[in-house]
Amino acid sequence: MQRFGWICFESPLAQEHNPLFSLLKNTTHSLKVQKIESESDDFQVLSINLEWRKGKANPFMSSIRAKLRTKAMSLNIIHDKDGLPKIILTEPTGSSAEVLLYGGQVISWKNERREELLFMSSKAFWKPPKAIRGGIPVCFPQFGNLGSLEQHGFARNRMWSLDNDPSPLPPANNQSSVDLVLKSTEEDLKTSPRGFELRLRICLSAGKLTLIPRVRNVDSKSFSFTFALRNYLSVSDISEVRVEGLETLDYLDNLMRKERFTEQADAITFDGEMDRVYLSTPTKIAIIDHEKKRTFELRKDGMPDSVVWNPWDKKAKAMPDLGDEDYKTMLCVDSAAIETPIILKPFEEWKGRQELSTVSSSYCSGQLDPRQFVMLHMEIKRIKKQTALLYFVVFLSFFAPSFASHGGSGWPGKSANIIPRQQLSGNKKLRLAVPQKSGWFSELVNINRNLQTNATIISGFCIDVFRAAIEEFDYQVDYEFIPFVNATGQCNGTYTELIDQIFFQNYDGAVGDVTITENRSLHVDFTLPYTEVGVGMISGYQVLPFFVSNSMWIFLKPLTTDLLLSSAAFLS
Ligand SMILES: O=P(O)(O)OC[C@H]1O[C@H](O)[C@H](O)[C@@H](O)[C@@H]1O
Repeated sequence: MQRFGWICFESPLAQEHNPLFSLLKNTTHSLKVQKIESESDDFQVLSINLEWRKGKANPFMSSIRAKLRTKAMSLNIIHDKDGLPKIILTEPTGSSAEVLLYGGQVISWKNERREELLFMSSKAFWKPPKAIRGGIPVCFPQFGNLGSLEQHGFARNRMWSLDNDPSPLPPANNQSSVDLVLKSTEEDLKTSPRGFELRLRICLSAGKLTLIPRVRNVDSKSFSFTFALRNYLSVSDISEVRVEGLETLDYLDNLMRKERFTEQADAITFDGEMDRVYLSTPTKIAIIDHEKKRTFELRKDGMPDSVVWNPWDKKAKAMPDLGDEDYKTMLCVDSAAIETPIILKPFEEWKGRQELSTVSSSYCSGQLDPRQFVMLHMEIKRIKKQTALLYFVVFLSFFAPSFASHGGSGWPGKSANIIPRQQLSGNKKLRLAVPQKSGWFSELVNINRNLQTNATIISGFCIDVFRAAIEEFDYQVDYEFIPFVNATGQCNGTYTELIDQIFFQNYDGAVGDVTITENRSLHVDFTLPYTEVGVGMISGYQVLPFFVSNSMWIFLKPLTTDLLLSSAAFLS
């Protein structure tokens, strides 16, 4: 059992009423444990020889009994049913993680409600030297087949040890973190001819699992490696999952001979096998599980790439350690350093970091996820300005069907640039981009191609509102709707790119459910959201048709008692 602790003296020598105490206070001392007298889960009682020194005077020797108190519960290494040693990490809110010495692999991470957050294959092999399919395997010193070593390197099928000297990290001295180490063997020096030390700190805290990998070159020659923490995330149904943060990035497609492409989708969704190495990814990626109403947030540092992998049905069937249906409930989103291998000079060290946490699904990349909310509307004629502003901002950042047009900056309704009459009338025909929806909220904008007549029909709530608004003008406005689609009929980029196209004057405006964000409104003007002046509110998603609630009072739920009372006061 590993012990960490500090010493509280039982010897009367160390007590303040002892005349020797003041004498000893400013001494230095060295200490040698003679024997462990007794031991319990929380304490060890030790016989200690102490040598006290003060200046140049002769040392003062003392033999005392000391009680060593473990600062927190000790790390427990237990053997699981397959005989593999594992460490269980726990923390006060009740979440837990299990870490195998084999592979240095996290194999379980449960939240405070004891729900498993990591995927583990129903047919995983639990026998070395096979890798274990699930949890968080460490791919080192090679990712995939990018080298002469076995697939994903050997770290995931080696027995690691507890690292008792994790310097320069402060010692992990509680039961919610563990330091592991894997050192190169003689054998490794033959196949991958460099000496290394791979360390991994795994820390569990409320709602968060942090992994800090470090690699030290202990050789006299440079050492180069690729690396990945492969996160097998547990998801409800892969078809309901969306990954945000990788849009517009370049990726190497492992299913297309590692060819380089640029991501076109607004967010990554899954309807078939995927095996991509996204390059130079942001430090934060969101994996949104709509069905479970859970969002994983992956934050990383020192690992610029991210692999997104799901084998889908055919490959799953061909994999002996993956259940035929398992692909539906897993998704790998890795923190990785692949495109540019890490090169360490002799005795240099590399350090990475990844934090996995879960947040409520209402959150995605800083905006609310429209699929999880129903927007309600309540008219309040007079309300404190501040409160109104607060709700207004919530409303805007949620979802604001809008017309965007170029030429100004500022929040809706505050634009200094009112589109001049001559710009809207005259000879100019406004070119208005209409985004292609990928299945959601097609009630708002819908681009339909009639295959027989080849005509494109553009319809939906936003279009109707736009037409109605234009009819209100007392002069003629010519316009045409232009679908913002690519050659394959899909949306020709993200909504931000659509806004950019307006800014670059490739369109005169856009009509659609473009979310108003601060960033976008720096480039274009937005209309006010299509509501009467009032307060927009959000409430948890109901299993009811869009915009319909089963309770007329549900709109009261997001309001605090205070706000309700003050609203009532202002309304009366
Ligand atoms: O089966 P494993 O060795 O764990 O690898 C799982 C997958 O990892 C990577 O994403 C590779 O590109 C795939 O080709 C491989 O199938």
